[in-house]
Amino acid sequence: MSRPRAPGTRTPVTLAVPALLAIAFLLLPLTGILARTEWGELGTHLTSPEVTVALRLSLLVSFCALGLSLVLGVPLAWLLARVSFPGKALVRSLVLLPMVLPPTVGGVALLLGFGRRGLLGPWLENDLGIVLPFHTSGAVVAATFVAMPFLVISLEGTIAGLRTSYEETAASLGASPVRVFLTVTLPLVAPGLAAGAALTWARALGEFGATITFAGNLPGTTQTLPLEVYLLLQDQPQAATSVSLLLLAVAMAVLVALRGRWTGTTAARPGNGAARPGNADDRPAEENEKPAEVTPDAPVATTAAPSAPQRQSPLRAEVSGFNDVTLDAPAGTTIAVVGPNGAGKTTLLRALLGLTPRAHARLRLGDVDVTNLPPHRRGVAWVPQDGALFPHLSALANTAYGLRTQGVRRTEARRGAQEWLDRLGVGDLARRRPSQLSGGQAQRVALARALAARPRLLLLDEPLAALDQTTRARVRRMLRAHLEGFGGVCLMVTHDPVEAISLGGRVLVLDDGRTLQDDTPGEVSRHPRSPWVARMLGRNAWTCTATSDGTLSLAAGGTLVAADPATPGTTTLAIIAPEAVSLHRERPSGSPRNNWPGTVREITAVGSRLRVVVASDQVPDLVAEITPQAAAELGLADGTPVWTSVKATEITLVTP
Ligand SMILES: Nc1ncnc2c1ncn2[C@@H]1O[C@H](COP(=O)(O)OP(=O)(O)OP(=O)(O)O)[C@@H](O)[C@H]1O
Repeated sequence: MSRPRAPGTRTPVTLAVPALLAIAFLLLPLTGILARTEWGELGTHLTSPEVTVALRLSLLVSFCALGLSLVLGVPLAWLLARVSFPGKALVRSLVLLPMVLPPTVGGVALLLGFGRRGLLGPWLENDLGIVLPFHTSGAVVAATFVAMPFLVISLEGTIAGLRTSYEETAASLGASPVRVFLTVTLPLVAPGLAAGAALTWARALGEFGATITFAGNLPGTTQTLPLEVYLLLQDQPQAATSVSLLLLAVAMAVLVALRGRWTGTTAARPGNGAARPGNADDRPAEENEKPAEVTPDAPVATTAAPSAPQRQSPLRAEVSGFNDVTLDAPAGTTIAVVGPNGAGKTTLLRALLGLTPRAHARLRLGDVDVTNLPPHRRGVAWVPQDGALFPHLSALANTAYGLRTQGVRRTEARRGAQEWLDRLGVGDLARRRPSQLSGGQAQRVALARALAARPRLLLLDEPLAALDQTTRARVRRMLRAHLEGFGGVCLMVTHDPVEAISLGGRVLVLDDGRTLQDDTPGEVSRHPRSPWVARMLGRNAWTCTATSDGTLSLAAGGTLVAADPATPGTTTLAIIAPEAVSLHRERPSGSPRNNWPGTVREITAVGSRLRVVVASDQVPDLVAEITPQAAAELGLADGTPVWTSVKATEITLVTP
C-alpha cells in the first residue's frame, strides 16, 4: 500500500537520476545472464559430469569453510564485542582486510603464510603431514580467509547490540562465562549468527581468486564451481552462462532470505521482544543443558525447594572508588538504598557483584570472603531495573536457571522454580516467554528467579518500579514475606519512600557515592539528614541558620521559630511534617508563631488524604496534608489565598 507523501518530500531529480543509473548498472549484467541463458539446455548444462563434480566440491568446500568460520569466527566476534584489549581496532581492521583485499592478493598472502615455502607451510607438511596447495583443504582455507570476515563483523554487531544485563544477570545466577555464552549470548544472537553464516556460506561458495592462486585449479580437488565457470567461458560459453545463473540464484536466495538483516534493517532486537533464537522448539534451551560442575565456592543449593532453610549470611562490605561505603548487616537484613539520581546506587550494586571497575568492594558474605571471586562464584543474585529475563526461555526455565547452574538436576530445578513462581503468584504463567508477560508479571518472575537461586546476597534494583499502584502494594507484601524468610542480606534500590520505609529494615541514603545516612526507617523518617531524603519522605525540609535572637534564618529567605533553637551560627535542616501544617482562610490568632500568607498552588490526593502545596513570598513552598473534608470546608482550589501555620514544637531540627 503506498503511503501518502508529505509535502516537501519530493525526491530531488539530481539524486534520483544517478540512483536510478546505479540500479540499472547493477541490474543490467544480471539481466544479461537471464537473457542469454539457453533455458532448454539448462538441465543438460547443469548435470554435465564436470559441473556436477564442481558443484559437489563447491558445496563441500563452502560448508567446510562455514564450519571453520563458525569455530574460529564466533569466539573472535564475541571477543571484539565484549572484551576491551589493546590493539582492538587493529584486530578489527585485520578481520575486515580480506573483504577489501583483491582475492588474488589474498591467495598470494596465503601461499606466503601456509604454502610449501610459506612461514608455516614446512611445519604443517613435515610435522603434521598437511599440504594445503592443490588439496581440497587448501580451497577450504582460501574460502574461509575471504568469507569469515562476513560472519565476524555481522555477529560482532549483533553481540554488541545485545544488552549486557542478560549476561550479567546470568553470571549473578552462578553461570560461568562459557555457560553464559552458550545458554544466553548465543541463543539471543541466533538471528544475527544465522544471517552472518548465510552470507559467509554464499561468499565461500562464490570464492574464485584466492582459491585459484593458493589451491590451484585441479578438477575434482580444487576446481570449484566459479573456477569451472571461468574454464567453461573459454570453450562452452552457454554452459558458463547456465552455471553462472545457478550461482546467481543461490546468492539471490541467500539475500532474499536475509531480507536486510545483515545491513541491520531487521537486526536482532534486544529487550522483551528481543532476538528470538532460531530454535522454534518451545523447549527452553536451558533444558538441553547438562548441569554444571559444582565448584567448592559456588553457592550450592542443597535442595531446590523454596521452603528449605536458607543459609545465614551476614554481610560486611567496604566499597571504595566512586562509592565510599561501609556496610555491616546481620543475616536477614533488608537495606533500602535511596538517594538522588546519580548518587551511586546502581554503581554500589555493581561493585558488590564485581561488575564494574568504577568501584571496588571488599566483600564478606557469611564466613566466605568473595572479594576475589568472579561474579558467578559470589552467590550474589541481581535483579536489574529491567528484570532482564532471558527472552528465549520460558518463565519456568528462567526461574530454574540459577538452580541448574548450581548443578541441581533438571526435574528438581523445575519443581523448585515452579514453587517460587507459585509463591510470587505467577505460577500459571510458567510456560510463557518473557515477551508474553506484562511488565509486572515479568518483574515477579525476575524476583522468583533471583530468590530461587538461593543467593547469599540479593540485589534488587528498583524491583517494583514497573508495577501499577495496586500490584505494587500486593507484590510489596509478597516481597516482604519472602525477604523475611531470606537468610542472606538484601539491598534494594528504590525511589519509592513507601517501599524504603516498609521493606527496609534499614535505609541507606547515598549522595555522591557516599553514605549520608544509614539508619532504621523510623529514625530516617524522623530525622532525615538531607533535604532530598526529607522531600522523598514527603516532608518539608528547609535549610536554615540559627541566629542570636533564637530564630532561624532560612537559606531561601524568611524566618522560622522552633521550640528548641540551635546554637547561633549553626546550619541545620528544619523538618516539618505535612500533617503538622495547618491551613486557614484568615490569619490565625492562636499560639503558632510561624504564620505565613500564601496561595494554593497544587492539590493532589495521597490515599485518603489531600496534599496541598502552598506558595508564599515569605517562605519556600510548604506542603500540608489535610482531609478532603477539611479542604471542602476551607473551599480550597488552585489559587485560593490561605494562611499556613506551624507550631514551633512541630519543627524538628536535624544537623546534616
Ligand atoms: N559506566 C560509567 N562510566 C562513567 N560514569 C558512569 C558510568 N555509569 C554511571 N556513571 C556515573 O556514575 C554516577 C553514579 O551512577 P549510578 O548509575 O550508580 O547512579 P544511581 O544512583 O543508580 O542513579 P539513578 O537513580 O539515576 O539510577 C553518575 O554520575 C553516572 O553518570
